[in-house]
Amino acid sequence: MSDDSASDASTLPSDRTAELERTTRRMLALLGEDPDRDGLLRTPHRVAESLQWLTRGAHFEVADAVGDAQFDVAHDQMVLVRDVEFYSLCEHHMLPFYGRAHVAYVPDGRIVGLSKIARVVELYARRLQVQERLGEQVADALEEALRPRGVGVVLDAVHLCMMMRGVEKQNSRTVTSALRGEFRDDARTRDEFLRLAHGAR
Ligand SMILES: Nc1nc2c(ncn2[C@@H]2O[C@H](COP(=O)(O)OP(=O)(O)OP(=O)(O)O)[C@@H](O)[C@H]2O)c(=O)[nH]1
Ligand SMILES: [Zn+2]
Repeated sequence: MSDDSASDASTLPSDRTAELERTTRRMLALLGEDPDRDGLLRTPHRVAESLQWLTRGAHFEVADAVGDAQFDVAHDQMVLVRDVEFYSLCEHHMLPFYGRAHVAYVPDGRIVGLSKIARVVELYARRLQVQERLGEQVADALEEALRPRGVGVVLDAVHLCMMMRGVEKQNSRTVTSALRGEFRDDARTRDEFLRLAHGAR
């Protein structure tokens, strides 16, 4: 995903925008609003563009996020990128969940450009998701791209569907982890990672 494509909704498939606008207009009416009142006139268009932008990750592949930024380097210690903020949409209510990702791997002869780790998080966050799957997909993507000795992903997030509706709990955080290779099988690697990740906030 290049800088341009990551920030420019116009590069995404636009054939559904008009239909999304019509659907949003209908939704406004069903909610008892007048879609023709001044403040709502452009809302269907804004919502259509916004939703497409927020789910644009589904149109890209891991290769788009990582590109050629893989390098042969004989480093065999843990690389950890902490506090990668992410915003996603829960697939049950289409409400935001957001927080931080802590992503680590132990290379096996190949490292990746650091920003690409954040781009992989972005790729999988920008779609309808559940937190558990987001972590698993980030771990799988790095494992496939780098064939490292192991990968660890911890996500720490809040879910608006639990805060502003439903059970209405304002202070609960959800922490999930996805561990591969050494991070799953080697207690020392796992402990070091989880200690660093959980101490990050
Ligand atoms: N495991 C998991 N659950 C999630 C995630 N995001 C939202 N949920 C949950 O999905 C569940 C959907 O439950 P349902 O009973 O079908 O829906 P609901 O009646 O709106 O549930 P309430 O939120 O309890 O009012 C809720 O418990 C949400 O908290 C997520 O990322 N992971
Ligand atoms: Zn939800």
